[in-house]
Amino acid sequence: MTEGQASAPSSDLLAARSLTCLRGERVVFTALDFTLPAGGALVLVGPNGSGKSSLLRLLAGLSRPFAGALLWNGADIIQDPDAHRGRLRYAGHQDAVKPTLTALENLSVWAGLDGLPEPEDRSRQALRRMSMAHVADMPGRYLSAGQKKRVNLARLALAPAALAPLWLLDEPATALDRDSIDRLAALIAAHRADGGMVVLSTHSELDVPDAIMLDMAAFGPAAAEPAP
Ligand SMILES: Nc1ncnc2c1ncn2[C@@H]1O[C@H](COP(=O)(O)OP(=O)(O)OP(=O)(O)O)[C@@H](O)[C@H]1O
Repeated sequence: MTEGQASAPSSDLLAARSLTCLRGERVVFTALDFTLPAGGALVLVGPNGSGKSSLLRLLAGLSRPFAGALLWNGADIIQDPDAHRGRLRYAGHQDAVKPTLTALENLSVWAGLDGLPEPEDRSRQALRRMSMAHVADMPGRYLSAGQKKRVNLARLALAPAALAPLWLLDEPATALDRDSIDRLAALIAAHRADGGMVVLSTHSELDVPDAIMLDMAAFGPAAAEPAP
């Protein structure tokens, strides 16, 4: 367990039950089920368009399932959207780095918005964990694509797992070099060791030990059709 951090309650459990996702009136996936315990990792794989981002958006509460339910400790997440938003951290494709603020200021603002104590200190520490201390004072607009991605990922390290146990990461390894991918893997491992959970999509090499693999193609409409 990371120093100074309490473990998340061991009862934390995320589950999908008979989930159907519709986008543009077309079924993306249907009859999707999974269960993810505290400390667990779920890796979404599958071809382009199979619904990895769509599932992450449902999990983040950014859209609603057409049918079925997403449960946190047995309760539907739509019953208390604020509580659900508070417990998760979502890193999507959009880059959230403000161009006029330095890397450190970006993180400090996020830490402040999350109500975390000592936002600057914890931001410096988070930057160090993603090997970004050397660009702490650089404005966001001068950061490379990979550096911006690393600042976004450093945000995950701001809050302890007990406060924000659920990480939702949409292709987090994209644009990262080998060292950054290893650091991300270490960040995820430390979060899980503290009782946190992670759901991520990936097309690339990211080592997530003991992850549950979910092949989205198995839940697409084509999966229900008989082979020609
Ligand atoms: N805003 C939208 N309106 C309508 N359809 C959409 C919208 N966004 C995505 N889709 C469709 O939903 C399906 C699933 O898309 P999604 O982005 O979830 O797939 P993905 O598995 O994440 O793909 P990729 O591997 O390319 O990132 C696709 O067929 C896509 O065209």
